[in-house]
Amino acid sequence: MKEGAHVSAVTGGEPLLALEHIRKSFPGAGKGDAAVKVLDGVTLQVGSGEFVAILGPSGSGKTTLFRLIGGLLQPDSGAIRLGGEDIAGQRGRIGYMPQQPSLLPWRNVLDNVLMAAEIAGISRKEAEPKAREWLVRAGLGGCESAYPHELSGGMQQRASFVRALLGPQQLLCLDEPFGALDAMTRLEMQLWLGSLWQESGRAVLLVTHSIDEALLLADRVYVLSAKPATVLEEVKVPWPHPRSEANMAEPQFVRLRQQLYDVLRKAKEVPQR
Ligand SMILES: Nc1ncnc2c1ncn2[C@@H]1O[C@H](COP(=O)(O)OP(=O)(O)OP(=O)(O)O)[C@@H](O)[C@H]1O
Repeated sequence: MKEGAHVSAVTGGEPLLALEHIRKSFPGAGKGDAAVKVLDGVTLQVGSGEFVAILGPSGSGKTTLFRLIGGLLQPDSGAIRLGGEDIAGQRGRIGYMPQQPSLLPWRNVLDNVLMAAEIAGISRKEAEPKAREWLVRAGLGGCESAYPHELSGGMQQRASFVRALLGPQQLLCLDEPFGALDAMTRLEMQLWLGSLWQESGRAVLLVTHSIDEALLLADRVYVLSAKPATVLEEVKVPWPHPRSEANMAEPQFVRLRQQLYDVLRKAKEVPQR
């Protein structure tokens, strides 16, 4: 498969997640206003253990897509399958990490990360050793008893990712998880996420505004058009994992960055219907 070329989705076997021709509109704001068409036939896949990124202009419907995958919204038409099963409208089938860490301020770090297991009905006895082990891997060993306000933004996001990892879901949806961090912390966190994802064996679907973030982390990148969104481009990222800052200096990286930038610039030019 040619790097940077259009690719035809996941190769080999059934994808873990398959979105097929998803359409979604919202009612207009005022009485008599036309419906707002947000997604216009979005088709994409995520394979088991794969890291996939979605890039798109602001307001193109990326968060709406996650709300559909997470069962908070129903599509107007199209199918959402997880492991071949129709999951439209079903909650709790995916792990989710929002832009803000959303840790509960009255729970310490350990109790916060144990929440996903708690919700999934996994006993504390079973979940706690794994939680402690992942906190150490996340560089949060020694912080188990700390409360969220005692941690930096980056540390809170790490705890939030560990919480998502401790749930039983095979697919983790990350909605611009590093958008609120400064550039240095962000790069550190991206490299950290890349290595932890590899160890976890989970599939990740990441929404981001950053081309570099998508190229540094993902196996494949989808680019959405402006609303009503369709998939404009699907690009395979050629480097093996783990990746590093050095990848960003490679001519291939620079070429792919330009390619995605050009598609995104065109994406913004799509007239709004
Ligand atoms: N419940 C709703 N009712 C009406 N319109 C909505 C609703 N939810 C989202 N929208 C509209 O759908 C469009 C897409 O919103 P969404 O938040 O999914 O985009 P996004 O790509 O995640 O944006 P950003 O990149 O800025 O976070 C926006 O125009 C938004 O106003």
